[in-house]
Parts: sequence; structure tokens; C-alpha cells
Amino acid sequence: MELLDVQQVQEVAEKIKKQFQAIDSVEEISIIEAVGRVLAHDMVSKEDVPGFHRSTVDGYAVKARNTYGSTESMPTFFHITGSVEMGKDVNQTIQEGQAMYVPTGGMLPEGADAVVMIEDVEVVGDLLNVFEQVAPRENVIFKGEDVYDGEVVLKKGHRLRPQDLGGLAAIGVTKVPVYTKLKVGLLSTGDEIVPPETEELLPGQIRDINGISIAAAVQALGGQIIYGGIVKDQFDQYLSKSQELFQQVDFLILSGGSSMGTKDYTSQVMNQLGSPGVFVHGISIKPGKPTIIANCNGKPVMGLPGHPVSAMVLFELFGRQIMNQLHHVNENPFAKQLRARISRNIASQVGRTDYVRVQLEIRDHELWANPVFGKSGLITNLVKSDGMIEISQYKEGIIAGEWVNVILFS
Ligand SMILES: Nc1nc2c(c(=O)[nH]1)N[C@H]1C(S)=C(S)[C@@H](COP(=O)(O)OP(=O)(O)OC[C@H]3O[C@@H](n4cnc5c(N)ncnc54)[C@H](O)[C@@H]3O)O[C@H]1N2
Ligand code: MOO
Repeated sequence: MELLDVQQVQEVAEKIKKQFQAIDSVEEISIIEAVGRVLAHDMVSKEDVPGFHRSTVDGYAVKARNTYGSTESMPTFFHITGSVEMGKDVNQTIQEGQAMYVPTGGMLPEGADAVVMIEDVEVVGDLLNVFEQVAPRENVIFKGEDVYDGEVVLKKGHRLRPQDLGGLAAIGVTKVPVYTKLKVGLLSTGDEIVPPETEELLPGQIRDINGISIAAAVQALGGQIIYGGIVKDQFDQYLSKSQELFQQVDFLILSGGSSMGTKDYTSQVMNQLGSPGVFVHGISIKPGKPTIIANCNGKPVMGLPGHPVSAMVLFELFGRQIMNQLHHVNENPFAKQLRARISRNIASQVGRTDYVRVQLEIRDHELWANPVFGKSGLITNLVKSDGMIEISQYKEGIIAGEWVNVILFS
């Protein structure tokens, strides 16, 4: 009898860290198509943003100290010396007791250090009554306040989000160096698996779920998926199809055939793809215990369990780690987590790490995580979930009402 030699989650993560090198291939692309891509260099601003002091309101630019003591009943008087035009330079300087009209976003004249909102003034010809005092810097964005000349705006390894691209546009960077998309191969195995477009299923057949869900998870992380289709539980066909795909990709994922059944060939196939071969076969985790990870001539190959929930959870935990590692990604794991209270007791086994799917709900102004229990063969358990929680290997479970970290599904 063959048995799995299970390893702890942390041990597996450490081993992955040591096994695989990041890939250095870089290309330059337009910021318009760069969302989700990973920066290959630090991005440094060559200028101040904004390049001039700007008003944040429609109002009058003044010296703040001239407004001190102004109230509704005791306004201060100013002389209006002109208006600032949007997008134009201002040639005047504000002297003591002077004010200039400035629209929102307009340039602050020299000598002014604050803007009084138009709601707080009354204009009488070229005289201005100010009813509210302002502090220096009030209602103004100062030159270089957003970004200063020489500032590192984004760091190498950062995955670009829409706001980051806005930040690059602000400093005039329209082309960015990014790591070339990782090529990730995916193969589904199983005599019973048929393409999702199969209209009428024959007895015993099921549609390929992992070929779609894992491909989408790879793409969501910025990878380019090369889908090899479905192979039968037949060793030679499985091996030759895997070898063909392996040559074309940076990371190969095989779905199914990971446990110890008579037709579970995945670990044998992996050991034929390169050396040193399989270094994880079995993780002390639920779901996903029979997961396999191999290093085949320096290239990662992952064997995901066939059950669709297990496949997605294990991809989220270790497929993501492998992709981020190959792709130089610096990810803040806490950006994907939030705290909630668990609504039910959940028992767990000491020595095993459990991942329980949860649905989030606001109750009495607090965020609650409701466990979505169910077998790992049921994809809709994941469809109904917003994220998952981890129950550490050291715990016998969690008690209703406890605060937990929810890892959000993206
Ligand atoms: N005797 C034992 N049997 C099993 C064990 C065990 O320890 N001892 N582990 C169980 C666990 S846990 C899991 S998870 C599965 C892992 O199975 P495999 O990775 O070997 O995958 P298959 O046997 O090929 O399939 C399992 C299950 O998943 C369905 N499947 C497979 N691929 C897909 C796909 N692309 N889309 C949708 N569904 C898929 C398949 O039809 C099976 O129902 O093993 C347990 N057994
Ligand atoms: O771990 Mo399996 O992944 O329970 O279904």
C-alpha cells in the first residue's frame, strides 16, 4: 500500500521559496494596457506634482495672516487685484491686504499662501469682505505636495492597479517596464471529464470545471494561460501531452489524478518531466491533502486535486505563491484580508490546517463570517463564498463569536 507523506502548510511554503528562481524577462508597454502587470523597475518622478501651488476651491487667494480675526460681524477688507485664469501663469504678486480670484485648480499667485472660499466673502466692486479666517496652506495643494522631484512613486515588483497608472500619468510616464507575462500551462485529466460546452452528458461524465476556474485564476494574477485540454487516465497520453505543454511554459499545472488511485498518474508524470522532481506529495491541509509540487529542471509543476474546491483553494495558497515568486511580485497579503467574527463553532483536527469557506454579512454593525460547509467536490460552495478562513494546525477549532482573518477571493 502506498501512503502520502504529508507536510505542514508552512513547510511547503518555505520549500517553494527555496526551489524556484524569478524570471527576469522584461518588456516595455503603454500604461493604457498595463493594469495587472508587474513593474520591473522602481518608478522615480523627474518633477514636482503639481508643478505649481494650486487652489482646491473657488475663492480668493490671500495672505492667511491678513484674514486673522475675520468673523461674520467683523469682516476684513481686501483689494481685489484681478483673476487667475485656468491653465495660465500668473504674473501678479499678492501684497498685504490684496486678494485675487482663483478657480478650483488654478495657480496661486506669488505672495499668497491660502484661499478663502467664495461662500465666506462678499464682493463689492473691487473690494472684498472676508467673513472667515483661513490658516496658511488652507485650501491649497502646494508644489510637490503630491509627488516631489526624485520621489520613488512605485516600487519594482508592484502589481499595477488603476490608481497606480493614474499616478504614472501624473508624472508624465506613459510607458512602463514590466515583467513579461508568465506562461502557465494547464491540463485537466480524467476519463469522465468532458468540455464544458458538452450539451448532453452521458452517464458518469462531468464537465471540466478546473480547466475554466484555474485558467481564470491564473489570468486574474496576470498570467497567460495555455490550456492543453483534457487528457484521459492513460499514462502515455498524459505524459506526452504534459511534455509538450511543459516545453512551452514557465509553470505547468495538472488538475486531477493527484491521489493514490490506480489511475492517479500525476506524480509519475511529473517525475518524468525533469529532475529533481516531486518534493511535495501530500499536505496536512483540508481540503486539498493530495496536492503535488515538483521542480522539473528548475520549472515548477503543480498537481492540483481534482475536486474543484480543493483545486481552487490550493491554487490560491500555493499556485499564487509560485506565480508571485516567478514574477518578482511584492504582494501585501493583508490587502486581501479583513477581520470578521465567525458565526458558528467549527471543529478542526490538531496537526492539520483547515481552510473554511465563508460568506460575509453585516449584523448589528459588525462584520460576520458565516461558514459555507460542504464537500470539496461541490463548486457552488465556492460560488456562494466571499473568502476563506484558516484554522491553524495548532487549534482544535474555533468558537462562535471569535474574531478571524478572512482571506478574500478576488
Ligand atoms: N483512497 C483515497 N481516496 C481519495 C483520497 C485519499 O486520500 N484516499 N483523497 C481524496 C481527496 S481529499 C481528493 S481532493 C481527491 C483528489 O483526487 P485526484 O486529484 O486524484 O483527482 P481525480 O481522482 O481525478 O478526481 C477527483 C474528483 O474530482 C473530479 N474532477 C477531476 N477533475 C475535474 C475537473 N477538471 N473538473 C471538475 N471535476 C473534476 C473528479 O471527477 C472526481 O470526482 O481524491 C480523494 N480520494
Ligand atoms: O482534500 Mo480533498 O481536497 O478533501 O477534497
